[in-house]
Amino acid sequence: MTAPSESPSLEVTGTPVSGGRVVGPARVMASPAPEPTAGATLAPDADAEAEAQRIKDAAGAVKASLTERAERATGSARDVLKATALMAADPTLAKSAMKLVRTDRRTPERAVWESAEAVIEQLTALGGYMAERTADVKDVRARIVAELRGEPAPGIPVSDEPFVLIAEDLAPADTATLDPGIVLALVTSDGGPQSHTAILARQLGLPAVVAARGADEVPSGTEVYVDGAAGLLTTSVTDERRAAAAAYAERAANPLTFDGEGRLADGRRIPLRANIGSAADARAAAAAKAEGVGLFRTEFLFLDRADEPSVEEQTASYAEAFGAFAEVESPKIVVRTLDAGADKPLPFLTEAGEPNPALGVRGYRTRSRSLAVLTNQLEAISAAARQTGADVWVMAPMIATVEESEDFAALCAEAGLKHAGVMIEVPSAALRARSVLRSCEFASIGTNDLTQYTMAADRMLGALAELNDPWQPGVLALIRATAEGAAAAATDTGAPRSVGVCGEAAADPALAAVLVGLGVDSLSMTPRALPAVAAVLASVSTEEARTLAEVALESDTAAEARTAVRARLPILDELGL
Ligand SMILES: C=C(OP(=O)(O)O)C(=O)O
Ligand SMILES: [Mg+2]
Repeated sequence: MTAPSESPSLEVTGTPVSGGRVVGPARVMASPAPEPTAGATLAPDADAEAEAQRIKDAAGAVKASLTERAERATGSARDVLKATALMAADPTLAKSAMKLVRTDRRTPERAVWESAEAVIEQLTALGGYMAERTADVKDVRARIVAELRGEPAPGIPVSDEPFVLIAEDLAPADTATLDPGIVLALVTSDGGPQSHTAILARQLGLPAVVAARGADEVPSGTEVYVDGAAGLLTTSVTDERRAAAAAYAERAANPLTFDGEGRLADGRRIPLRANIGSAADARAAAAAKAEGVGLFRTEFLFLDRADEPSVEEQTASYAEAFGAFAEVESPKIVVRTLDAGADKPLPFLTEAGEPNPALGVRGYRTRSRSLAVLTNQLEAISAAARQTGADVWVMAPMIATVEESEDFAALCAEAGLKHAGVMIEVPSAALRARSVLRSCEFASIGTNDLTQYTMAADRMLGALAELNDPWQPGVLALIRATAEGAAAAATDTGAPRSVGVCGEAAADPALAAVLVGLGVDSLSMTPRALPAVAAVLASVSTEEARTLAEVALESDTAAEARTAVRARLPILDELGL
């Protein structure tokens, strides 16, 4: 994990989330204010009223600074900053904190902390959208506490010079205001592959590493080298590393393009599709020449509402997305039925308070709570397919058993849907793919969840980021088992059984080649990843991809697998990936 002892240079590795190599000065973001000591009270001679007033002043100062930043910002950054400023100005938080100072003689810092904690608990109990707001409350709390202590406000350093941003993790207000023209790369000591930082970095195409413990020990101003794909941050900036960064900068200035057809060096076609969550995403995917959609996440329409959307509303929404590929005749679209629960709670379908939501009534299991929600959705998907003429394939999330697969295939047939499939996200389904794929005709491997369940490591937890890595040989073995099961099912049934990957793994160009070598026949990803994945696949033959898969499977660790495979793909260096 850390540092060569003879050398004064500092070297830290973490979990790679977005490729690219850069050299630049490090700027370390101030960590959020630590929790003030529990029970801290005012000195006996302190004036409680004056101390209470300091809270009001601090909240006012935070509001003013956020409002001023909002005025300088544009687009969604402006909206996020304004919303955070409004939260800072909300009198409820300040009032309850001031009351604690007056009545219990709490220190102002502690009083703000406790009052915010109460709000956070209430929001968490409400679940869903409200629970997501807790990050904003924590952000405002940290700002007010820093103001009370006379410390710099937590947040992205202000600079005119480009820099490598090092932070513990980023709050929503930070991610929204991050200027990709100034920030060269992101490295966080905390945060997992699903953290704000990771998601934002992938969207912006910024090199990024998360869970790089010790990164925040790099002194601000030090020149550092970051290799996003290798998960490396180092103060040892050699000539070779400068050259690698220059090659990356050149490629970034002349971005790769995707011509709309994924294939291997021997000409074998590997369709490259897009992951979408809305009609707007579908339009962006079509513009990026994606070969249709490999994962349409349908939760979006169901979030933040008390009841399920009507069949008519769903039909209109799906039809709009299916229609986005206007230039393609009968585009292939793989729709996933509702994947509620765990990170996507829905009040009408999932229950709050499960002790282990990731292992709870989520994904396909909500069928037992309400069959109608599922059959209504299938009816709407079927109607939208008829309206648009799209080649719609439907798959169920979190399938764990053969019975679930049979049940889903029957429900799809009843709804007039021709192609039913399963997501392989649970190890039991990977191991039993041959039987699971008797009734359903295709599989799409959700590597985000398959990794979480194979490694028994919560995908949201930064502390487990090393386990939560799809390069883990155990995960790769289950992907191979799925492909082998699908091939056997094809022989058993005399009908094709395709296996795609639609988790984040498909967007890693080196891993994409391994997946193909393991027997996967299509990939689906964020459209931004299409050009790099296509370029790397075009550099390997089927045989070479198989060898890469063997190399990865024979490795003992995820890091070893990644390094060994990358060393056999010279194109990664040539393209600065
Ligand atoms: C694609 C997947 O589904 P989601 O990320 O929506 O759970 C996955 O688990 O890999
Ligand atoms: Mg999943």
